[in-house]
Amino acid sequence: MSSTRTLIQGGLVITAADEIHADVLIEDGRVAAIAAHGSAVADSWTADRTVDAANRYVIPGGVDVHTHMELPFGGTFASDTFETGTRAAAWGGTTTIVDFAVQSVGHSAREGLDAWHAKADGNCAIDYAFHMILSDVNSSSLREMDRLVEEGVTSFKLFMAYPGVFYSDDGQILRAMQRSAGNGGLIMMHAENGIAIDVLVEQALAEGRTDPRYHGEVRKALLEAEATHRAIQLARVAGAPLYVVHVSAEEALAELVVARDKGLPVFGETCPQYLFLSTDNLAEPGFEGAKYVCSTPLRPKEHHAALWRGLRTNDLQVVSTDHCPFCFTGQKDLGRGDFSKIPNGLPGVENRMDLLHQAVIDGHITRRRWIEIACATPARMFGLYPKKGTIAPGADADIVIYDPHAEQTLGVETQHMNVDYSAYEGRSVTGQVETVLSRGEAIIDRREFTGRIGHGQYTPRGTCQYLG
Ligand SMILES: NC(=O)NCCC(=O)O
Ligand SMILES: [Zn+2]
Ligand SMILES: [Zn+2]
Repeated sequence: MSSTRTLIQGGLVITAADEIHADVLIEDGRVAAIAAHGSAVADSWTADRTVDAANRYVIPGGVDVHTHMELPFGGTFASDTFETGTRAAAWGGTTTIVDFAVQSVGHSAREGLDAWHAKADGNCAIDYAFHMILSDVNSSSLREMDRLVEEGVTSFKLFMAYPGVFYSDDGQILRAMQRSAGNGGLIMMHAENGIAIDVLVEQALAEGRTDPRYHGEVRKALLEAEATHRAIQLARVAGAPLYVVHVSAEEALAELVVARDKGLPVFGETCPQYLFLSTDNLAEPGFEGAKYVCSTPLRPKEHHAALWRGLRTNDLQVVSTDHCPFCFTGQKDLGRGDFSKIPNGLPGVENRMDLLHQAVIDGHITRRRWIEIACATPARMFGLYPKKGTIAPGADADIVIYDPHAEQTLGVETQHMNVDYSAYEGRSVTGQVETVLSRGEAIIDRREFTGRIGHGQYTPRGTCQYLG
């Protein structure tokens, strides 16, 4: 579709702030105006194309700020390329991803960023941006951070886990936080005590505890909480804000709550797998549990209620996917007989909006909170708002027509992610993406992919705009 004026008529427009039966006029890829459905203003509009959204929701495209397309991990690569992963994201109602470029040990951040641009450039179906994983914090990469912030890579992930691969020690973490306090960057922390975890891994393997479920047992909730506490104190010393990624444990969330109650600029995300899956999945018979190996790990289902509460109270602000798929056959397989060799990560970029809509139906969150945690706040947190994450005059026309009544069953047969299993196989959810516009162009049209690889544009970001 290349019309310059599109009218979305008669839907319930939901943003983080409002719900209103309204028509949305799109001109040249941006939202031009919104007016109450049936009003004289809306009725006066003409367009090249009209989309009937009666009995549908009209919501901003999802903003997924945690994906790993083609991530090298454990001797293999995440199985979604930017092409397959962004197409799947579109199917799931996500119109922007922020993926992680990787600085590897012995190399500059610039080399990592250039490599990620080369992977993504011309290959994306939706708009994209980058964070930077710093695996080698030294005087030179600290200086590079300033330049990266200026050019729109405004957030840096550090790892307290994975010694010898991505790991930074406390001194490196403190220095990077001090640098970000000065340049406006946001430190994103993978908070797990990786040194202690490696001791427990070694002991488990020596005792013959090699099955996937031991991945969850050695990566203890207390070691997530301890690292979260330490990261918060280091950020306080540095005078820097902090965003803790993939929070999975109630004990880790409690550390965020304490910090936020003190008024500290400490933020947290969780992911659908920590809300819908559990250690029961890791303990599935045979080697099936490998499908659910990710870090932080899945927790006993008793943790779910605390995470939902955190999302309601705004102690957790964002739900992203940490999409990092590895095929069961040929990739997860690498860890048969040794859980520590199972590549870490789950597929999910296509499932997030639907699972969170199901959470609305189940009463965990409201409709507006759904949009807030999946669209608006991620965009604000990472300097993309209001271009992304809302429906308002001037915003990019990244809009999803969502059928809240459609019934669907998630599974490998119907998904579009490039992976040979679904972490949500057989799960019934109510609600489905019907049509998706990216900058005004229909990329999913009544459940047909009408997008184009190469349509997705690199989107440099501003600094964190989130104050809550
Ligand atoms: N989360 C995970 O298991 N894999 C991706 C890398 C990371 O986010 O730590
Ligand atoms: Zn991580
Ligand atoms: Zn991740």
